Amino acid sequence: MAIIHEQFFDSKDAMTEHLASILESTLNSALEGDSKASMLVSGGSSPAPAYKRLSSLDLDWSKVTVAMVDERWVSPSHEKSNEAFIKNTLLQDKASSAQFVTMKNGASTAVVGQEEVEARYQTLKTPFDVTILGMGPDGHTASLFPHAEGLDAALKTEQLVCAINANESEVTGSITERMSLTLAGIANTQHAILLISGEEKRAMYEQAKQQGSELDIPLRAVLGLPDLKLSVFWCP
Ligand SMILES: O=C(O)[C@H](O)[C@@H](O)[C@H](O)[C@H](O)COP(=O)(O)O
Repeated sequence: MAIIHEQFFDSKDAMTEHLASILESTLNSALEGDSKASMLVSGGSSPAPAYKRLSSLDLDWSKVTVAMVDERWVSPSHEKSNEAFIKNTLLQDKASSAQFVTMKNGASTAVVGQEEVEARYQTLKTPFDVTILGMGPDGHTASLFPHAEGLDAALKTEQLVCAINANESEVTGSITERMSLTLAGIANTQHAILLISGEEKRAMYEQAKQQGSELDIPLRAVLGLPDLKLSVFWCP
């Protein structure tokens, strides 16, 4: 089992405040002890305000590498691109000098592009200093979607990234082709932070803590990672 520390906040603002301060202290101490820091980031509405706050933080961003937890296989100019989202939120102001390692490349499909993305990710400082995860009401985290094509491989491989083709649903929308950190990639972090908002996702999180299939609820696989230091932050 992961070493889970749950914190429930009264509001999104309170969660943002706490997240921003944890990320600030994590990056500062990583840069004190080492010459570089690595932070793996997800898209989604939950972390966006903390990313914005972090962007004005006075630290040596040139020594920080920001990399994606997952990506839709769309052009970086697409409105649903997580890369664009991170550029527009986190990588502004002072944080614009951070190194940015993205997942989308020029390959025609995520499956074709996977090897090159894996090679990029192998150059990152590991274990990552911090990995920010979101989750969906279907129990997905990163792009590990229930019963997706590629999910089984993503849960078993030792590689850091894997191509995923999700089953289309209200949660995925029409863009089902993704690149994602694998379970091993998520495990390879000093500290993972899972952000959950709303009652529906809270109920799914509670369900994920019960025994059952990881293919039905991929978040279960993350909660089951031995010794993963996982903070779970929830707000209404
Ligand atoms: O890739 C996707 O389909 C979504 O971006 C998704 O993974 C999102 O990150 C989570 O559902 C958390 O979303 P919130 O941060 O908005 O709760």
